[in-house]
Amino acid sequence: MLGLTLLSPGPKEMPLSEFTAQLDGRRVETAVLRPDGDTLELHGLLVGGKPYQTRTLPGDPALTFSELQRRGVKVAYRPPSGTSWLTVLSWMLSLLLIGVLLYMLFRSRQMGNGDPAAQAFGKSRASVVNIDRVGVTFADVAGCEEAKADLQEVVDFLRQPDKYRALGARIPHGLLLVGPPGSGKTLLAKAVAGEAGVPYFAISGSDFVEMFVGVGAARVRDLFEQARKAAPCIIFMDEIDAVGRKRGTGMQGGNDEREQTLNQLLVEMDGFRGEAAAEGQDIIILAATNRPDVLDAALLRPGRFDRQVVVDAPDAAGRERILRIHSRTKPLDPGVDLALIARRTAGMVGADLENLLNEAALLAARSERHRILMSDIDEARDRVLMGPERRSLVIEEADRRITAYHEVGHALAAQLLPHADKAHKLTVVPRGRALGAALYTPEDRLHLSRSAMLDQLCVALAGHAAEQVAVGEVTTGAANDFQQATALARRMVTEWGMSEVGPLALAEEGSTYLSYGPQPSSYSDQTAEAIDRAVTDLLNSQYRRAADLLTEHIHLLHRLTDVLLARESLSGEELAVVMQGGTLPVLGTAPAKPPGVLPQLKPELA
Ligand SMILES: Nc1ncnc2c1ncn2[C@@H]1O[C@H](COP(=O)(O)OP(=O)(O)OP(=O)(O)O)[C@@H](O)[C@H]1O
Ligand SMILES: [Zn+2]
Repeated sequence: MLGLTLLSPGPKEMPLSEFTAQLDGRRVETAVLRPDGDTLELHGLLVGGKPYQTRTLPGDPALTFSELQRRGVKVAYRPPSGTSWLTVLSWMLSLLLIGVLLYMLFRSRQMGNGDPAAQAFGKSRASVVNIDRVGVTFADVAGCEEAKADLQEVVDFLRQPDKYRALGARIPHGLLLVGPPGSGKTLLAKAVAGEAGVPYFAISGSDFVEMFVGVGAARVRDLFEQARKAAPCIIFMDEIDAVGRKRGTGMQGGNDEREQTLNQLLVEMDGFRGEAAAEGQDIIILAATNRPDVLDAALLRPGRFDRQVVVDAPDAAGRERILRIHSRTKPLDPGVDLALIARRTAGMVGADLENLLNEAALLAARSERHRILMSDIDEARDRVLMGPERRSLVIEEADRRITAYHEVGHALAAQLLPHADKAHKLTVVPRGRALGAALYTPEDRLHLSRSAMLDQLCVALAGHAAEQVAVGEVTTGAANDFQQATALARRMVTEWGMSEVGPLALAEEGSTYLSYGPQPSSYSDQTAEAIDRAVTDLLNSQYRRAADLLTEHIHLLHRLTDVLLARESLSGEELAVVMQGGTLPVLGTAPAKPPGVLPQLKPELA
């Protein structure tokens, strides 16, 4: 017998539609009176022994508390059902079985054409297609001017097709947008539709690739059917490489589905050349990828995706224009210098920059300000790149000191070497996984010279060298520096002919996302050895150069490190002041600077 306590909520003659029960510390969820009328079955969960009010006692509304007691009803407890792992397992097994059965069903009908089941499947996903009259125009896209110029022609064709037809011109129906993630390929496709004022259908390659053979092909058919009805229009296919990979490569087996989908796509695209084009059904397909090198050659034939539009990561001027676009709706403080931010965000693409400004807006809101300051954007960039500050992290003084030497080593080398990008910020406030950081403002150059790259290698290795020179001990803090330096040195040797190995293109196939034409895919063992030797030589000699440079300027290394430790962070200007022997105003006594403006420190202060 279980120790059940029934606690009546009111008079004992009240109907037992509600009662409080406590059962050996278990919470009673529901109570059911067995049909035989003499056992009260309680279902419940374990809870800390608190009285618990159940809602109903189903079955007999006339049943009262005292009636229960009078009858001498026995109480049985049942643990809650449906939560035991056995139940879960049996559920999963039956689901799996259904899945396998369905799969076999579709497989047996895999030639799919006209198969009603597969077609219904294909149709049901037509909702992944968005048709809208898009509000996006070319004015919303920046930093990829050539791509915009290329696509302007498409817009023009959609606007006045007859002008082109009269001249017998064949307009490309398939264009491949090639570029790194987040560079604005989707945005450009929308802008083309927006500029031309035509509907826009979007689908991702991965939506086509399903487990069931025949479904992807059915979806392609359905998509083009819809598009034909809406023509003139734009179809945008993101991640085309998900369907368009070279046939007969990739994983073994399970490729039927992808191949059928790809074939269907080719069939649909070929349809454009014949009657469809004559009927004035103008459909332009823009497909996006960052791996054009893996695409099946059949996709790239004339009449299909025979034009590539490169949407590259933006340069500094492009980044500035993108920042302007995305700050249109954000109140910026007059002190915000978008050109400077653009220079300090090398490597970021449009999506990153949008995110950066959004983070800055959030920071401003958090400080209850109505304008975004330069410092918000600087902080946002540091956060995006390295994670939020971790001031609460307790760091031993010795660790802080060696971190400071490391960062000062980078910055000092950068300052001393003629072709290196200068540091604009040094910090020993830990962020994300880093204990400190040195941030550089890169010059925008179209070509990097060999001397500039050697200086860059030297700066990258100077952090580790500074630890060695100043402390005589090294830490694990340089792992990332080594990775970057090694990657750069390797490219110098294998891509840019900047070593004794010679003027050869030795990069591995597909090492860059923009690779046209065949690439040398293999070389001899001797060449491999020569490459390794050349890379090692470059790194070793630049490491020695960094160590020599820092030894020569050891007094500066110590001095800057002391200042950095005292102030936690240093700007590029402050760094220059200290390097020229000047002193910085004591913290807290500096004249209040206008918000958002970098400290006005003049080098001639000394
Ligand atoms: N060149 C740009 N100009 C203005 N905004 C941009 C640009 N590139 C990206 N953005 C912003 O970033 C967002 C995401 O970019 P988008 O989806 O177009 O990139 P994508 O190249 O298609 O990326 P993915 O390859 O990951 O699909 C855009 O909605 C836009 O707000
Ligand atoms: Zn470093």
